[in-house]
Amino acid sequence: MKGRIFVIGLGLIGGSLALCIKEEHSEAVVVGFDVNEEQTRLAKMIGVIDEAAHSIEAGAASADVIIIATPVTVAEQVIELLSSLPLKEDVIVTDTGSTKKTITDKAFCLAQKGICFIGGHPMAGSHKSGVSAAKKILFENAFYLLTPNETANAGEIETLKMWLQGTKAKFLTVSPEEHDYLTGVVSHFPHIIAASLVHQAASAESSSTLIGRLAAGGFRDITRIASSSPAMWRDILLLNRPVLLELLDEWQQEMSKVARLLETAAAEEIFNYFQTAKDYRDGLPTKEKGAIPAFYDLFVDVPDYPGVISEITGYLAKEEISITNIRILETREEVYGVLVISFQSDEDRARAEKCIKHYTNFEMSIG
Ligand SMILES: NC(=O)c1ccc[n+]([C@@H]2O[C@H](COP(=O)([O-])OP(=O)(O)OC[C@H]3O[C@@H](n4cnc5c(N)ncnc54)[C@H](O)[C@@H]3O)[C@@H](O)[C@H]2O)c1
Ligand SMILES: O=C(O)C(=O)C[C@]1(C(=O)O)C=C[C@@H](O)C=C1
Repeated sequence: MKGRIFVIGLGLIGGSLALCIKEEHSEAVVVGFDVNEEQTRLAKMIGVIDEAAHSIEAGAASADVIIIATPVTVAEQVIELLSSLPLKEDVIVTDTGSTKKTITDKAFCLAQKGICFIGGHPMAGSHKSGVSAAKKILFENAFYLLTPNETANAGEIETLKMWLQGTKAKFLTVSPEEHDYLTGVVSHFPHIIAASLVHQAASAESSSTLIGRLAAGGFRDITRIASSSPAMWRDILLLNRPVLLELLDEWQQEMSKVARLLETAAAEEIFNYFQTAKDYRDGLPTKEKGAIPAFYDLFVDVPDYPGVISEITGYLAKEEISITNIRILETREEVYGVLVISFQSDEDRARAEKCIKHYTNFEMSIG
């Protein structure tokens, strides 16, 4: 498709969307603006955008699609600014914010001027920020939630989806309220819990310095997202307060229930608590990205002998399968360790599984 796409906020998400659009629509011109000049310069240098705009006003005037990929609180200010600018008559404005209710409410100022706004949220990401972390496969197989306002018509929604086709994401239209509840449960609230677990470990460290050294395996898995941008998560929490307060209340009740099971040493109920959680977790789709899992992990049971890791990476290198991360889950006295190898796509993981099976008899699972 031909047209000018203006991306405001050239970080992980804005940068990744720009790459997807450039890949799918070679005739389009992707223009970018970031308040951080260094990000804009880098985006242009590494080919994430075709042109840099020196201001929002300059980039917006000739745009066919405007994508706001700034922090959520800034997105509201940008919407306000856009509503005061002369824009193309049939421009489509969208955003990528992790919260939707207050942003879509704000966008009524655009609707009043006859400007189409379609709220958007690609439900995949990473704990990394900035344009240098942008990649075009970030949203593959992920859900891309859309919250169009009442004035957006079906044709405009289809046009936006066509522009975003290169994300290879699955589009789903929901109301802003439903969006904030769903993402509150599967994304925002887990980030609060991850941060709280890290705080608990950090304060326990004052009584034993061994804590930090032993905090491996499971602790690292469940707290990876605590390494995300604090500014981004501050803003998300501020814009989804009612939902998160309700979820915190439910969580506290849940923890009181666990405390009662422990106090009464209710073995069977404790077993059931873990069993029902395991059943639900094991039943979650593994092919879909979204809240869980964020990466394509392959778990390989490896015997503990020197050189076993380089042996496996050697097999993968031989078949030109690139890996994004590799780590060992701590095993202490057990003879076998678990090597966790992360890949960029499901396809790479499947190729790796086949390759390792060909050269070894190591047991593997995809978690
Ligand atoms: N990181 C994720 O996992 C993820 C996933 C989906 C959606 N989101 C949402 O997408 C948005 C962007 O997140 P990100 O991870 O790309 O963050 P990021 O920090 O990587 O990028 C945000 C960019 O916006 C720029 N910016 C800030 N104020 C600006 C302004 N006034 N004008 C222009 N640029 C401005 C920043 O300089 C930065 O480069 C957020 O609203 C976030 O909630 C994030
Ligand atoms: O994988 C991660 O690091 C993420 O936290 C990604 C994640 C999520 O919670 O799933 C974070 C926020 C976004 O709004 C969407 C995706």
